[in-house]
Amino acid sequence: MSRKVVIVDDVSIKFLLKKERQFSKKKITNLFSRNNKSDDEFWAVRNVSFDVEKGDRLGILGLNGAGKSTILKMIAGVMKPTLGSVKTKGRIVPLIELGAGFNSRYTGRENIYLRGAVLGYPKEFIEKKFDKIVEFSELKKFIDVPLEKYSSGMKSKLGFAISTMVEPDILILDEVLSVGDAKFKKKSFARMMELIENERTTVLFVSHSLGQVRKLCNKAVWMEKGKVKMVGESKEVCDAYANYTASSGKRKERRAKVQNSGKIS
Ligand SMILES: Nc1ncnc2c1ncn2[C@@H]1O[C@H](COP(=O)(O)OP(=O)(O)OP(=O)(O)O)[C@@H](O)[C@H]1O
Repeated sequence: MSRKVVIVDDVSIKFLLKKERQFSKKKITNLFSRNNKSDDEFWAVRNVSFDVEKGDRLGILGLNGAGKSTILKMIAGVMKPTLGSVKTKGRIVPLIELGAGFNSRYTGRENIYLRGAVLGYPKEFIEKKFDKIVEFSELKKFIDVPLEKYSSGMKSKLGFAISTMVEPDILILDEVLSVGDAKFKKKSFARMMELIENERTTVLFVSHSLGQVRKLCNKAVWMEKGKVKMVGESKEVCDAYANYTASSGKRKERRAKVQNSGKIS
């Protein structure tokens, strides 16, 4: 695998979109037929390939529903591709869904150990990191309170603190730099820069903020409707994506003007 720590090779994933069953005569006939295909198949990601090298910071860009989070989930091993393969090297720490990997009945303290164990870190390692995690999360006062009493912002802070303080080989972040208050956002960004500068951590990062991708990432993938539209140097991909979103914004504006010009005010 050389310096490559993530290889996404011709990956596709299919979901079945469950539909509400209405017991019409046709549906009942379908239920009894052998070829009952009343659920629609939906390919959320199709034939996606890219590599990530050690120390890379890869930004994943794209409009809503483009398949960005699904790709991250397949790399994190949370979802299995229907076709193709994902290979990874090193310990992966995913921070994908708010509260994922936490048990809401346990306290903040217990959840730090729980999450550490789930990620495969020994108890002694988490003990060493514990104070730093609590300090970064700004949750000292609440650390022995069950998580069900935490706000969503508090849970995000704890999740971010754990994920970035354990110094993962591969850190996977989905939109997490947009959580918390302004002060915490600034601190999170600085922590990301620290991780990036030591080049031991490879970062895969989904964001709707082109500014963040430009600052943090050296490579980028632009996804569109489940496929890779462009992959390469972050600057080039960000420029192309910015042009695309600006021109599609202008097209929408023009369409709205044409539609409105026919309206009676
Ligand atoms: N478990 C699932 N079952 C069915 N469809 C799914 C499932 N997970 C994702 N999808 C669909 O797959 C597509 C891609 O979703 P995904 O969350 O990866 O997009 P995204 O690019 O991360 O979007 P956003 O920017 O809005 O978060 C969407 O159309 C979504 O509805």
